[in-house]
Amino acid sequence: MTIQIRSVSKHFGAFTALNGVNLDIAPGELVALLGPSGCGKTTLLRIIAGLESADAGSVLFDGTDASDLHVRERNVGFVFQHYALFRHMSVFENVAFGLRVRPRATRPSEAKIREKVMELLKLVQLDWLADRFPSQLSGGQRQRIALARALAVEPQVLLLDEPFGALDAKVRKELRRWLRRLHDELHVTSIFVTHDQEEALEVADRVVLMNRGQIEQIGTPEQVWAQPASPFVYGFLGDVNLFHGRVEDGKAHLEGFSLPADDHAHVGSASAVAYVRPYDFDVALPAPGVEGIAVTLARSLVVGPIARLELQRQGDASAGIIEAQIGAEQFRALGVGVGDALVVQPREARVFLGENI
Ligand SMILES: Nc1ncnc2c1ncn2[C@@H]1O[C@H](COP(=O)(O)OP(=O)(O)OP(=O)(O)O)[C@@H](O)[C@H]1O
Repeated sequence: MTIQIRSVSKHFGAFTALNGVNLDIAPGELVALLGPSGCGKTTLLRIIAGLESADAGSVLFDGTDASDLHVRERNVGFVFQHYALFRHMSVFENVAFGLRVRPRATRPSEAKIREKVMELLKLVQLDWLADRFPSQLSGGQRQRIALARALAVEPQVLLLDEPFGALDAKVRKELRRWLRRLHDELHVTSIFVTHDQEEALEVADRVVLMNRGQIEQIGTPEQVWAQPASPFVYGFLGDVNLFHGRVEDGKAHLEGFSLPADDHAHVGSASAVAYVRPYDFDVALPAPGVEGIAVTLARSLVVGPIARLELQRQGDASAGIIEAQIGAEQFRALGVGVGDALVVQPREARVFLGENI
């Protein structure tokens, strides 16, 4: 099933929740809608599902406008953050529900229902829990049952809204790997909403970054990570340090350092910002010939093989902290403690011109 979203807009009173969203999803793709709280992810998912209608634009399923199709006619399966299992029904009955409520003409026989439910429970690796009730399951198990229930009606599209949002970090991690494997087996066109960048990058074929009701970038996890299209995307995908300055004749002059700005080689003069990831700094002891930003070590935290450093610029107590990350071995070799002087030099920076800021 292909899904095409064409110029979809949605307002709640004077508030614009979605503003001209366009998105094409290929059959069998697993796409993540990623963005901060309130950016419109859930609203877009609900419009695709038919739970909400758009003010303008359309949603096409396999090329046919689905805007007027009722949610029941869209053949979509849902999994939401908060477990929506029926508490008074066993796991088996929860999964069987969608099949049992079908009109008599299309309802499978009892034997067929049993076969299908057990097959799905095996797929989510919980067939041994068929007779339990939802209250007797862990949070992760409940979400897997919710997924089995959504799949029971053989949806053409699977929509997941923060499916693992309520679970602890370790279970989340296990479940997202599991979801990826399951998707590789079933190939149901799937869209899942998350505000967790790690989750999106790890699970999805493509990531759609949303901000204030608009799409900022669409790309594979590698693309959005390596070539963020805007300062928003750069900042949203991981920790960054921000430096202000100017681009002059293809070179960026920032607070305390300069570097080539190859993307803006044609620019004569413009204000700019540069983003530097914590692991893209060289950190050294001050010495003649060592170039970079003079800083003082404000705090260090060594976790396994990595040392995270908080660095205060010298001579400017009001300037923000620079966060750098180097190998723990290298940090120990520097032999510095809090209050000692260091020099940091960005190896790599992403420069955006003023009009994008
Ligand atoms: N029924 C509604 N009435 C009024 N405003 C709404 C309604 N539904 C959503 N909104 C607003 O629209 C914006 C987008 O909401 P949406 O739920 O799509 O965001 P989201 O990106 O999914 O956020 P979150 O990650 O917090 O769930 C929010 O500012 C929200 O307050």
